[in-house]
Amino acid sequence: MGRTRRKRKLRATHERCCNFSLESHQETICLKKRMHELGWENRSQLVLKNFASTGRGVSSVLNIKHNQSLIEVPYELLITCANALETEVLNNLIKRCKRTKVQDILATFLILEKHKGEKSKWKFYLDTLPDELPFLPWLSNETELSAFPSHLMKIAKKRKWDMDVSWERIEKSINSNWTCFCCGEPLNRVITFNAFTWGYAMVNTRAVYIQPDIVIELLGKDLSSYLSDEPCLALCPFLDMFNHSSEANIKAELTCMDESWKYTLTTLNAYKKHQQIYISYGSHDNEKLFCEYGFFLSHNHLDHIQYSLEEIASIDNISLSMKQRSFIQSRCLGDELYIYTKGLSFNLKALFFVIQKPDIEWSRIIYSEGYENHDYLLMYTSARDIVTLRKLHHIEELRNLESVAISKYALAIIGFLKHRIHFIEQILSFLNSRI
Ligand SMILES: C[S@@+](CC[C@H](N)C(=O)[O-])C[C@H]1O[C@@H](n2cnc3c(N)ncnc32)[C@H](O)[C@@H]1O
Repeated sequence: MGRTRRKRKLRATHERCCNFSLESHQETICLKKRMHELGWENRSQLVLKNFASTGRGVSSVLNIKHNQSLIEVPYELLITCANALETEVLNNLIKRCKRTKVQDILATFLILEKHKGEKSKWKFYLDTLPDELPFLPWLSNETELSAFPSHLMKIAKKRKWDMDVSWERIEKSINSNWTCFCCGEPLNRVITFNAFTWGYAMVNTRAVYIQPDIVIELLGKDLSSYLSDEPCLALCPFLDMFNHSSEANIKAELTCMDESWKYTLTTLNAYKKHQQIYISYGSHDNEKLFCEYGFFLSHNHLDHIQYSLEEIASIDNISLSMKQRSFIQSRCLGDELYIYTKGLSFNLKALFFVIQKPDIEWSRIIYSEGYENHDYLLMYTSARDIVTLRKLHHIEELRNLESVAISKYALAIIGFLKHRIHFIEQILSFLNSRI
């Protein structure tokens, strides 16, 4: 290998595993320039960087204080349903495609704008979007889906089904005579299934929530005859570069400042300059993060193992009496049954107690958490049994998946399952320490 190639290879390896600035990249320069022209003031001096731990993300050249405004993006820079419906194609499309979803409209808008290339006024933003699909489990093919762990399979099939239904609705509404105004290409060759999948995944992983009443008020038009949901999603340039942390606390809102609307993020955490600044996408456990955003966190204090009442009852062939059933039902004790690294959820403790002590008056003890030591011992022992069983299931599922794994999606799921097994082992060691 020549010296130049060796140097290049070294640089590529370095870039892959180290933090480095993206400020000199053409996409970042164009994004920031256009946003400044349209009124964005980068008061917190945010910069884009590649971080070894998360990929592209945001930091600042200044220290960021607790309760400081991080970013204020003018409303005109947001891509909402309102912008999308200004385009003739989408306007015609939603009239034929009755009661579309906001996500479908934004996804189709992204495809059309991307297709326009240089002619798109959103090019500065589109160029910052990844071309590659994120690792969303529901983008796997049918063969892989059928080898998924059963719980993930159910979620993934439902999400895939949602997207397929959305695609069918859009596909059916494209008139075969419609052509693209910029190049004359038939629109059904521009809005293809692959393009829609990309747009849909972009909106899924990057859109923010905005108050729908404000969108409707600013648009001055009711969208309810076209939309089956509320216009509560928007794509927000630069703001969609922040990565998620379960430790981050953030206030996000559309606010009117000096007579103009802005989407603002205020951080309730402090950050040192050059450190990655995180936001929160919501109080999500790892399964939710993995299914909706295609990643999971190695330390997520919101992570837990979820159970259903039926699952718990079936493990020990428990048959509940009428009295137990009606108590559980009336107090909703069949919901929110989970175990995390520090213990059992309130409802799971209560459920075990009702199962293990069928003949006493439960309410007083449950609601004062007045359990005795031997009650806890029984609960933790039952918890250990169901957690061990879940671990064995996962080991079996991992073995199955490893025998069919071919795509990057399946490999991502293998990584997720391995992490899940490790997480279960942490829970087991907690339970063992209490028994
Ligand atoms: C809103 S975007 C954030 C910016 C994104 N990293 C980028 O380069 O465009 C959301 C996506 O970022 C990635 N992401 C967000 N938080 C992450 C984290 N803590 N670790 C790894 N990836 C993360 C996931 O791929 C997710 O779908």
